[in-house]
Amino acid sequence: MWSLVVPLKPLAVAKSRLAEAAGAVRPALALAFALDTVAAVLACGEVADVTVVTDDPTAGAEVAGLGALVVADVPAAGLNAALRYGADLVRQRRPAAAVGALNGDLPALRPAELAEVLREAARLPGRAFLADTAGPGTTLLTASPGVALSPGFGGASRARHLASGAREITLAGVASVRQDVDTAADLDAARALGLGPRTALLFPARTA
Ligand SMILES: Nc1nc2c(ncn2[C@@H]2O[C@H](COP(=O)(O)OP(=O)(O)OP(=O)(O)O)[C@@H](O)[C@H]2O)c(=O)[nH]1
Ligand SMILES: C=C(OP(=O)(O)O)C(=O)O
Repeated sequence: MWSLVVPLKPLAVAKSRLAEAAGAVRPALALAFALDTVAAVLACGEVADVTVVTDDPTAGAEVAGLGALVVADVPAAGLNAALRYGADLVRQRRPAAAVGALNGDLPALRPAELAEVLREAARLPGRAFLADTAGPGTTLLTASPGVALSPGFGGASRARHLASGAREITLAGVASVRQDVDTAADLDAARALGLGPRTALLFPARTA
């Protein structure tokens, strides 16, 4: 069983690349992405618990309501520091935990696909990762019990994770775990896969 860490920027500054497409809805959209992601993770049979690292009070309260553990971010230290901190807290609580870091912007995430990816990660010793749909990025990084997570997220993180010795998960048929949403085109792609209920409420399917 996995302990996953989901990082979440304050909603007011999250998803800046969607500013033009989303307008005033952007913070609500960032929250909906996070809630759909966390709800799908909590519904995954391979997951024991979810720790959300965030300084956002609204997002923190909402993900806690879903059943996530919530911890405050490391001040002004960025994404990888947040993930290291979250993973350290998991290991303090569950020293033999298998730990993973999952992006909080996967609004089409399906629990069964995440389960498939985590089962594959469990077969790979050490660290493993899943590349994003676009290719250069990463949506999930895992570490076996006793292995440090050593996250290298941001920008061209697929190459960084490979260079650091992590094994790439090459499973087909897990598009919902790869589909992070940074741009309006990503949102269209996520909609085609099937959005989670909270994101779908904000962006109902186009009928024309
Ligand atoms: N806790 C925490 N989470 C972060 C931080 N930076 C990014 N994240 C989260 O990391 C995940 C991937 O980040 P990005 O895809 O770059 O998301 P973003 O920073 O909101 O998007 P842009 O503003 O468009 O770069 C998302 O779940 C973000 O909320 C950080 O400094 N702290
Ligand atoms: C943080 C990452 O995502 P993004 O490209 O969405 O910023 C990453 O892929 O490492």
